[in-house]
Amino acid sequence: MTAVTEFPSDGAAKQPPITMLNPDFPFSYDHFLAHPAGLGSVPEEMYGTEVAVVGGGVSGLVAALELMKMGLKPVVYEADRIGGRLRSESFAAAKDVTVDLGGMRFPESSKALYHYIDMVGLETEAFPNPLSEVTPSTVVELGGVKHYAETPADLPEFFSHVADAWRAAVEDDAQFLEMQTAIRERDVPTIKRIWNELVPRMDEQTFYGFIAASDAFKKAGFAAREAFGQVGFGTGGWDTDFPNSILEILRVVYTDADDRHRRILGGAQRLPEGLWAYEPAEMKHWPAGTSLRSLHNGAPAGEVRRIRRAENGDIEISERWGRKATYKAAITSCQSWLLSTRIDTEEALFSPEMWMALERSHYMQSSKTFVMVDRPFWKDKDPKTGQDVMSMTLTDRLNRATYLLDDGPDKPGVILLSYTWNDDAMKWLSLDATQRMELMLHSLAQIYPDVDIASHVVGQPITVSWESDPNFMGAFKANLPGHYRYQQRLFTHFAKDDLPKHQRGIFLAGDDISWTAGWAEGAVQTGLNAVWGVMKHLGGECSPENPGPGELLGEYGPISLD
Ligand SMILES: Cc1cc2nc3c(=O)[nH]c(=O)nc-3n(C[C@H](O)[C@H](O)[C@H](O)COP(=O)(O)OP(=O)(O)OC[C@H]3O[C@@H](n4cnc5c(N)ncnc54)[C@H](O)[C@@H]3O)c2cc1C
Repeated sequence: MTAVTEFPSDGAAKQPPITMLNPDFPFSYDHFLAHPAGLGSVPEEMYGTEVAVVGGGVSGLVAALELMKMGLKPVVYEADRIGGRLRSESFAAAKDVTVDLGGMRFPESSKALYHYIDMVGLETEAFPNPLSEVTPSTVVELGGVKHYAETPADLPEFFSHVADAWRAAVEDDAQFLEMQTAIRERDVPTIKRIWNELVPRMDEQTFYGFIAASDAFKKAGFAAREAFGQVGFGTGGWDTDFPNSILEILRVVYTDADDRHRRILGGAQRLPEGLWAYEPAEMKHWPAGTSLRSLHNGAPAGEVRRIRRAENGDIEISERWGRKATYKAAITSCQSWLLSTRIDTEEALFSPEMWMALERSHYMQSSKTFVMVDRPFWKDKDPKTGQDVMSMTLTDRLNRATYLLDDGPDKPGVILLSYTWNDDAMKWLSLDATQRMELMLHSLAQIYPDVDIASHVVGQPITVSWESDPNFMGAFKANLPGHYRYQQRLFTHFAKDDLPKHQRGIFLAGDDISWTAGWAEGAVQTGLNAVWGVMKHLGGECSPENPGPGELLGEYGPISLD
């Protein structure tokens, strides 16, 4: 370990930190990872056994790395590039200026994720979210009215009423403070008591329905609900999530997933690349200096097109260009939809209930458009007002959110002109990068009429719409009302020991399977679950001093509504 991410004090320093101790399964993945007994072991005769890992994103790579440390031989298949949704791009004119097209800001509560960020020695710094301490200024522009704020107190009182209404809604109807205290204290019985009572009551409720039904927002009126949708909390507006299950939102706010974010210097893709190249100091079977990269001679196996049960009972994986191989166990970490849409997966490998869960998955769409600018000009002061000439911006115009990113006054800056979700993202889908940029600059010109943003732009814009990429088909999963049962089946599949023989040996992992899809922490956690599943399948076990996720799932895992 070369560095340990130092988190600044949050004023609650005397209390234990909030972690992503998810209420559905409050298993301390960070403690599990830090325990000197390790994650478990397989019998020596299994050393060198190949295990297929479909997908070279963070989940697949965490799984592959931990399997390698146990002495197994992971074979990573990747359709595109190492990194998956932790994808960074450079501007052609300045290769060291990078942007993050997928995950870009990582909550401090993501303790298992930071275990790996620290392990590969990456540096991080606070991310400039709206109104955060490191954000020089924020502009909220709604209905054509612009408000400039350097701290939340600079906004009109109306906005603090909106924030109070949200705090009251989650406190009155979802025991927010008691749950956060229980998460800080890792008080599993309290977490489960609160959550197990909420799940059946809230599973069929939308986020919007929750807000509209709350006394606090009823009193505050429609204008407050509307402004809450536009301005939201933490990262900004959340109204594109209004149709999603309120359980999804509660998980995010209980675990501070939308708060206190950090970015990885040099780009988020450095994490999966770091895992790929990492040479663990302690490993079973493999000589010092072995890494995933060296085990693969520098490149992963290719795109998977078919998964079936081989005649000898193993799992057979066929690549796009024809190569076939069989494995005693396989992990799939790609978006689970791809198992039916892009990969010819033998139906008998999963039960009909599992297929229903896989296929009912609901994905968020998401689009981002970045430009590089000559310098962080937004920090110039307007001589008339003394304010920053441009600010991190939340607006009800098409752009929705504009973020300003810089690496110091003497380097080019980056503007994330627009970061959108769902309907807002779909509005950009058919436009190319230049058309998007022109429309976005037009919107910003209405908000900042005296600033010639375009004159600072250097080179070409970089844009992404995750829903149009065939290896993803969406940004990430977000459960709709009534989807809890599906999610519970997907998450717990790794530990099922009563599956019929023809459904064994294949393990799901990745963001989709997690309770906090859209946060890389969940991708890491489910990767670790799959490692546990493979280890048990191959006759291995955890040390009794460090029981794994599968051992504790029965005790305090997600309740079943089936
Ligand atoms: C727009 C966006 C914003 C996000 N913001 C944040 C954030 O701010 N903070 C945060 O913590 N998280 C964020 N996330 C979520 C985070 O990026 C994911 O949780 C994480 O990267 C998912 O990792 P994964 O390994 O589960 O899946 P992936 O990264 O999707 O990896 C799966 C891999 O499988 C590959 N694959 C697909 N099909 C095949 C095939 N047939 N054969 C072989 N390989 C295949 C894909 O190419 C991909 O590399 C964001 C995601 C998106 C899209």
